[in-house]
Amino acid sequence: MPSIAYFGPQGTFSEQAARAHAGDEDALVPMRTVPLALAAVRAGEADIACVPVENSVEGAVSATMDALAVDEPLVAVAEVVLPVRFSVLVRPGLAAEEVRTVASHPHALAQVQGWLGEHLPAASPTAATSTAAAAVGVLEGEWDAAVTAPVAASHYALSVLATDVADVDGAMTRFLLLRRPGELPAPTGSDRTSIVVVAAAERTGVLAEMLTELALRGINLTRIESRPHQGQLGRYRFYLDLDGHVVEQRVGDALAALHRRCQELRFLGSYPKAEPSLAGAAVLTGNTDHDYAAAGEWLAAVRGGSTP
Ligand SMILES: O=C(O)C(=O)C[C@]1(C(=O)O)C=C[C@@H](O)C=C1
Repeated sequence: MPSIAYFGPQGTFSEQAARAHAGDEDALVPMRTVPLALAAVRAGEADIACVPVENSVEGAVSATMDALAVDEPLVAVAEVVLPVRFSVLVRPGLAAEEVRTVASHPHALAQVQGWLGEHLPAASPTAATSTAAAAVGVLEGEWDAAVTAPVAASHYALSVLATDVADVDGAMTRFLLLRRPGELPAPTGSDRTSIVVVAAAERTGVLAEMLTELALRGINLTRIESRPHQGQLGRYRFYLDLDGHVVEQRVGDALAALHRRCQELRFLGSYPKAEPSLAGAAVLTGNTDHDYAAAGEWLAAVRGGSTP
């Protein structure tokens, strides 16, 4: 029975994302932090980890990015995108005017700060490890209110003070499902490839060189983020998401070129995009697998002594 370690405890958005991916037989195992969910897969204690990677309002989830760049490599095999609207849960019997502390994951607090200022102006926001951990903290008397995923209300004996809370309409969080390296998911024609690279900081134009390798092959870059490398100023890891699958010629060729140019290159997976609405730009003429095959045949012929 495959097991999915998710960023928990029960009732997080990450659990919802894991359920969206899981089959009936899969066992879901809550882990306290993102690094612990990934560590469970690295140690073989779980088959898949489900963790948040980016939110359309607050951006990258740095705990996930940092943990994916170190230790044994893991590769994404799927992504899930969830709409994000929150509920506010309080200890039963507590009125809004009595709420003095409100806890949640920092990403969640940032997405409802306008609402909190308007509806709970006397409450101080406090960071919890996750939205559901905040609900547990309210149950245990640590905080008065928690900003949670709507499903948390069915897991914890708390009162619902508000639902459908979000400062930005249409906010979404993207989650990755990661496992130990193995067989890659088959290409679907609407795939994403994720990598993390470290380039020599002292080499002028190195980032432009890397992006040129992609642009010349007609590869659409959908995301680029940087994070400090091992706590050093001036040295960064770049996280790149691109349209396409590593088995496609142009993508494989570009990754091989980046491997030549970069000090470190880690493959984080080629996996189907969550929604057709996230489909990327069309592959331009000259960059299709057919074009690569034809060019390869021509080159082989020239090297073989004929000039077709
Ligand atoms: O705490 C949770 O429920 C999570 O799954 C984490 C997380 C995040 O990291 O962005 C997921 C979705 C929301 O944007 C808020 C929190």
